[in-house]
This record gives sequence, structure tokens and C-alpha cells, in this order.
Amino acid sequence: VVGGEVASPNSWPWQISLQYLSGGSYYHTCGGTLIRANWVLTAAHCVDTSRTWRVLLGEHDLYSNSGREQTLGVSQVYIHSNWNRNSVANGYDIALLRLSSSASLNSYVQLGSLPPSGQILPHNNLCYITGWGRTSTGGSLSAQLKEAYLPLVDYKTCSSSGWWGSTVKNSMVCGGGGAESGCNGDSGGPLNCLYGGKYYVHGVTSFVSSWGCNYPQKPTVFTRVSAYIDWINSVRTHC
Ligand SMILES: C[C@H](NC(=O)[C@H](CCCC[NH3+])NC(=O)C(F)(F)F)C(=O)Nc1ccc(C(F)(F)F)cc1
Repeated sequence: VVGGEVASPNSWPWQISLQYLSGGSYYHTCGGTLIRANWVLTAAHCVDTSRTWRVLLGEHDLYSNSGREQTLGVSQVYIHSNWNRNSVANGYDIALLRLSSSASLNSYVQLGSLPPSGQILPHNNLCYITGWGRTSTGGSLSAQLKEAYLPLVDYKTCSSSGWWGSTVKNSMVCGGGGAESGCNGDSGGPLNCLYGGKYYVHGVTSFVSSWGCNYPQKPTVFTRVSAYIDWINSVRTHC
């Protein structure tokens, strides 16, 4: 997250850290959202390589132990069948992880709320991106969970020339476009949008500009969760 501030610990209790095993140690690679006690929503591009994964819940500082953390394994990865790793612009950057055991829900570990199917929020809707991603283009990951206010940019604006043009599809949602943005390592995490006095996970962090994370008029682009409610329910029910 570029800009914004360090979040109050566990104030986004559905945020998870997705980590992979390399040389005997685990490393943060992406964010995600706990949507059921044993299901995590993340981005397809985070898990389209075969690795050993684990999920950390109740996390705030990646490098210190508060005792609130829960570490769970991943028993199965479900990537949307239309995901094409060579074309993030196609969309379908969404995946579900079945956890090897269920999280125990408490004030530090809660489920994120999914929006109603098909919901489109208005331009400038209040949304926050959260994550441990780089704090500047080419910079290092944040040790503590960060949040940044990214007002929603409607499809009409986001897909206009000078902005993302046809790279952005209606199955995506845009946020920010100014000095604050997501950045590498925030992938897969939630875009938390306020609606009716409650936060909903409206987006899954997908991509930023190759020219820089907070490049002007290139808002952070998210998979629009409300476009995939049927897919989410079908995986959870039948897989
Ligand atoms: C460096 C930058 N990385 C990203 O945007 C990666 C996702 C990369 C997916 C493809 N392997 N996502 C992030 O860093 C995230 F944290 F913002 F989500 C990038 O590659 N951006 C990018 C690539 C292609 C296209 C386009 F669709 F236009 F081809 C747009 C942006």
C-alpha cells in the first residue's frame, strides 16, 4: 500500500496473509479474505504456481508474534477456469483456498462480508485497500498491515482513454488514481467498501500499472467480487 497509514491492529479481521514455503522458511506473497471459517478468497495470479501455501489469520506485524495469530494450511486451491495468467486484462483474477482446518472466529479473526450479486457501487464510494504490500514502487513490504482510502472510480471513467482504456473490464472495479494505491504484495487482498454503514469486500486486488504502483490516472484495479458470487457459491457447494 502506497500512502495511507498503518491500520489499527486487527481492525480488518478478515484480512489474511498468504505465504509460501521456500528454503525452509515461509514468505508473505499476497493478501486474501476469510469468507468462511475454512475458505479464503484471493487472486488467481497469487496461486497459479504450485507451491506449499499457508494462511495467517489475526496477523498485524508479519515479523512479531502477538499471540492473536492463527496459522492454517491450505488443502485445495480453486482457480477460476477462465483465468489466463498471460492476460490479467481478461479478468477472472480470482481463486478460493480451502483451508486444512477451520479458523476459530474471535475479535481478531472474523469473516468478511460479500456484496450482493451484481452490485455496482457509485463513483467516489468510500473504500479502503488493506495489505502488507510494498509501501512505494520498488520499495519493500510493510511489516505492519496498512490501509489507504481509495475512492471508487466508476467503470466509465476507469475505462476511458488516458485512464485504463479497454484494459479494464466491467468485471473489475477501480480505486484511487492519485498518490495512494495498492502495490506488489497487496494482490489478492480486499478492497473494503462502506455501504449502508457496513464494510463489504467489494474487490480483490488484481493489478497496478507497470509504470508504477501509484501512477497518475492508473487506479489500482480489483476483481469485482459482485460479478463472481455465483462462482464463489458453486465452488463452495460442489468442490
Ligand atoms: C507490475 C505489475 N504487477 C501487478 O500489477 C500485479 C499483478 C501482475 C499480474 C500479471 N502477472 N499485481 C499487483 O502488484 C497488485 F498488488 F497491485 F495487485 C503488472 O504487471 N501490471 C500490469 C501488467 C499487465 C497489464 C495489462 F493488462 F495491461 F497487460 C496491466 C498491468
